[in-house]
Amino acid sequence: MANAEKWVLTVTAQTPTNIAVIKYWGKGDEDLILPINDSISVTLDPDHLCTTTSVAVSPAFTHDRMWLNGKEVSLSGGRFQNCLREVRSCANDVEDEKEGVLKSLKGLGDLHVHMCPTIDFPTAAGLASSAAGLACLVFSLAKLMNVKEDHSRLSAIARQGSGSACRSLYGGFVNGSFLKEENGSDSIAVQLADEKHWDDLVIIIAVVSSRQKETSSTSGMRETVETSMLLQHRAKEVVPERIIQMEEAIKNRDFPAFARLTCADSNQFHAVCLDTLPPIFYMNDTSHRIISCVEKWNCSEGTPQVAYTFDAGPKCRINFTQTEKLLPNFFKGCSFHFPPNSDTDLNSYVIGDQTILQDAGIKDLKDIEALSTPPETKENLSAQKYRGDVSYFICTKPGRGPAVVNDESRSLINPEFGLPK
Ligand SMILES: Nc1ncnc2c1ncn2[C@@H]1O[C@H](COP(=O)(O)OP(=O)(O)OP(=O)(O)O)[C@@H](O)[C@H]1O
Ligand SMILES: C[C@@](O)(CCOP(=O)(O)OP(=O)(O)O)CC(=O)O
Repeated sequence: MANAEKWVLTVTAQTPTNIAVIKYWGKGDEDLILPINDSISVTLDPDHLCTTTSVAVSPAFTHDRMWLNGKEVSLSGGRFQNCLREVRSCANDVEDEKEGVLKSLKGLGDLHVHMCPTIDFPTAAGLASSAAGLACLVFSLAKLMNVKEDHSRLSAIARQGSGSACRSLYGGFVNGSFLKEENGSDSIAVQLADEKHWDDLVIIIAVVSSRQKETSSTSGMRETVETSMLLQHRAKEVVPERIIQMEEAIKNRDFPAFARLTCADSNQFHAVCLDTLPPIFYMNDTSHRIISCVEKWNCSEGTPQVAYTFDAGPKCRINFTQTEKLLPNFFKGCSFHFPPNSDTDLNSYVIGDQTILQDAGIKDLKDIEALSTPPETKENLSAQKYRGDVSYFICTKPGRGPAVVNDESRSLINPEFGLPK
């Protein structure tokens, strides 16, 4: 092979995950992944939770290959193929000034790609890894192939990998909009506000211990579409109005309205899961106890200070606005009811932004054991402790969208051979 044909071009990118505050649940078209209703999400700070993907293209590669977390996986799935085909169709040539070579990528001809996605957060947390993962794959491939189209086009491609992935193309607050045109060309994500818009919003993820095997979102929502009448009512009558109200709440940084809508939508999502035949149970006893704690807290404060939301599993995302400086007390309440097992150290009990520990005056595990009963529980809730039921908390905030990683030492692909390092 001539030297000019030996080149390997690589790109590494990082993409955040997101949490839906108005849920997407149900597809109108399974192949194109067209959601039956709009959804709204908050993108999480990639410094705390993100996926990193390195991709490479070279005339030397013989076929498309992917190594997920270092292990080679099959690319036969329609979702990966659809994303690859769509990104390829937007490819442009790359002029490498340093090497003086024109890397002919347009249409990609016989060129193949190698992809190395990794998830940078504990997979045991079961946090929408497909959302960040598929968005990162599409974003990094688009950068590799010198795609000129904007993020809205990339969001429509990522949606064909996973419905929730379209929202991870943007930072801040994002609407993942549903099908209006028959071919789904208008089913794209739109940024409502960037991450700086509401920078005192705190997000705490309670990773609930669970041994239960969960129904995947893909098969769960298919069964709901086939069997739940409540879902039709939700998609047609409830969500459109809620989307308008949620956009207004975000625009005005109106936390009580944001909290009311977030909790109501999470509850309705789990209600449609229960309305599915056979019913799907994503929450467990710990999830229900967290809801109870949040409701008691909000009731004792007189106005919603905390919002909860649960996706397709028992772990909880708690949203909190710091304006009232109530966060440390709320966190003390959480640690009182859900203290860690004795073999856990503080650094693995709270990850992400650990300043919450200092603010709550917690320096070591003894401080958690010494916490007194939270005032809002004294009246009518038992002061019972559920040790180990929350494995750990992740404390984070709204964050930015995808970004290219320029530091070559962080690439997951060997630049000479285009194989995983
Ligand atoms: N970083 C990634 N890059 C590429 N594909 C990924 C990545 N992470 C996950 N996936 C793909 O998404 C699939 C679903 O992953 P996982 O079950 O962890 O996602 P999830 O979003 O938590 O679940 P669900 O889709 O049920 O909500 C995996 O089987 C894998 O094919
Ligand atoms: C409950 C949810 O998290 C469902 C996410 O579903 P996925 O995007 O994982 O499903 P597929 O489109 O089949 O890949 C709600 C949401 O994120 O909007």
